[in-house]
Amino acid sequence: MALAVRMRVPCRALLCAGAQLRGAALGRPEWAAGGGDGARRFASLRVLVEPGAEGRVAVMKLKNPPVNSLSLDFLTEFLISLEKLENDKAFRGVVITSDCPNVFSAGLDLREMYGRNPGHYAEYWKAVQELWLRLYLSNLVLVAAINGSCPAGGCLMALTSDVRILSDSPKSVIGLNETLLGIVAPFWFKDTLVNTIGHRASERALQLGLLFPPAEALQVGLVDHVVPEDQVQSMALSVMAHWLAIPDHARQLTKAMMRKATADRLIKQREADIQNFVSFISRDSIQKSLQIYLEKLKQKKG
Ligand SMILES: CCCCC/C=C\C/C=C\CC/C=C/CC(=O)SCCNC(=O)CCNC(=O)[C@H](O)C(C)(C)COP(=O)(O)OP(=O)(O)OC[C@H]1O[C@@H](n2cnc3c(N)ncnc32)[C@H](O)[C@@H]1OP(=O)(O)O
Repeated sequence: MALAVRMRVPCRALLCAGAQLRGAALGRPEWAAGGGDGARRFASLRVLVEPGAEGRVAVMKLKNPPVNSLSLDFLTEFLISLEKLENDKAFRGVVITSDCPNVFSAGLDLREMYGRNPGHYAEYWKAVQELWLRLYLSNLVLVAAINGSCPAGGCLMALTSDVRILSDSPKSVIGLNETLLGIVAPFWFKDTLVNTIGHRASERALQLGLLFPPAEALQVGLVDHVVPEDQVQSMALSVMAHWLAIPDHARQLTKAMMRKATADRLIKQREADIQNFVSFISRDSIQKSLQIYLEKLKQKKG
C-alpha cells in the first residue's frame, strides 16, 4: 500500500490528544493478547478486536453495557483500537458491531453532557470530534453491522462506515434524533447525513428527529442492507469481501476525494466548534432538556 495514499487527519497530534488525554485516567492499558494468533487479537475493557474468518478483516465488538453509550473512556478505547488497526498492515477492513443485546449504540453518553463543568464538556467534545474524523477518514474498509438500536451519535458512527447492514428487528431504529432531546445536531453530523441520504431527506429527518425502522431506513438510503438479525455478521463479511476486491490505493483515493471536503470543514474550525458546543450545552435551558430526557429514560423502566 503506497504511503502517499494513506489518508491522515492532518495533525497526528489530534489522536495523541485523544489517547494521552485519557491514558492516565484509564490507568494501565488493558490490551490482552490471546490465542495462537495473539498478535492480531486484542481487547481493552470495552472494545474487543478479533480477526474475522476472512483474512485481513478484523471484527470490532463494542462492549460498554448496557447500551454502548459513548462515554469519554469508551471513546478513548475505541480510538486506540482503531489506531492499532490502521497501523497494522495485516488488516484492510473492519466490521464494527455491538456486543450489547439489541443496541448498537445509544449515542453520546448523556452523563458526559449533563451537570459537568466547561472543561469537561470541551474535553469530551474533542474526543467526539476525534472519533468522527478518524472513522470518516479511515483508510480501512469499514462495515457497520448494526445489530440493534442506533440513535444520534450511534447513527453518526454508523454513517462514517462505507457500508451499513441493519438487523430486521423492531428495536433496530436508526437516525439523528437530537431534536427530540431538545438539542441540535452539529453541522458535521448534518453534513454526514446529507452526504448519505441527500438534502431534503436530511432536512426532514433532522427537524423531526426521525428514528427510522429498518424498512424505512433502507428506503431512504440510511442503510444499505436489512437482514435477519442472525445474518448481520455474515452479510457484513460478504459485503466486505466485495469491497476488498478493489485495489486499496484506488479505493482509498476515491474515498478521500468523496470525504475530504466534509472533514476539512470541521478540521478548519475544531476549536470554534468546541467552544460552540461548550456554550450551547452549558445553557440552563439545554441542561434542563437533558435532565428531563434522562428522567424519562429512567421512568421508562417503571
Ligand atoms: C445553532 C446552534 C447549534 C449549536 C450546536 C452546537 C453543539 C451541539 C450540541 C449538542 C449536540 C450533542 C449531540 C448529541 C448526540 C447524542 O448522541 S445524544 C444521545 C442520544 N441518545 C438517545 O436518545 C438514546 C437514549 N436511549 C434509549 O433510547 C434507550 O436507552 C435505548 C438505546 C433504545 C435502549 O433501550 P433499553 O430499554 O435497552 O435500555 P434503557 O433505556 O433501559 O437504558 C439502560 C440504561 O442506559 C441509560 N442510557 C440510555 N441511553 C443513554 C445515553 N445515551 N447516555 C447515557 N445513558 C444512557 C439509561 O438511562 C439506563 O440507565 P439506568 O436507568 O441507570 O439503568
